Amino acid sequence: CVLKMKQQKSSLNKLLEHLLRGLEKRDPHQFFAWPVTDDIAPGYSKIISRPMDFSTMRQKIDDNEYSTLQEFTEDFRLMCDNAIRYNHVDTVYHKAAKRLLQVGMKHLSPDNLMRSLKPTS
Ligand SMILES: COc1ccc(OC)c(-c2cc(C(C)=O)n3cccnc23)c1
Repeated sequence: CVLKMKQQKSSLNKLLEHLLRGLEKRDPHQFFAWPVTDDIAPGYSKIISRPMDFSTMRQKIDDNEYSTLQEFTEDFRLMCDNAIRYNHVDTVYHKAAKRLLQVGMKHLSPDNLMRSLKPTS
């Protein structure tokens, strides 16, 4: 029923909020905190057709737009891939995106997920 659906969504949202906070900690310079603008990245909107950043992911959690962890993970990967594609390999942004993607996919992997859900004994 709808109420059950709402409850299930809210427990998914709690999990996604927790995961998002963990991922944001790995972006100390906040390069991924906000949408990239054409002012700071010339031609960005012409090159990157599907922009993504942590603030947009947080908004999507609040608007109940994620039905599964998979959809959340896809947005995280999209955000990193955008930076890997737009920025040349020798830039801080390309390097930060590669590192963030590596660390992030480890965090979001099933066995790590179970570890973060289980209370530490
Ligand atoms: C130097 O300080 C900031 C502050 C915020 C940024 O994006 C939200 C960025 C930034 C973030 C990015 C990305 C993620 O591609 N970027 C690309 C080119 C130039 N600047 C950026 C840099």
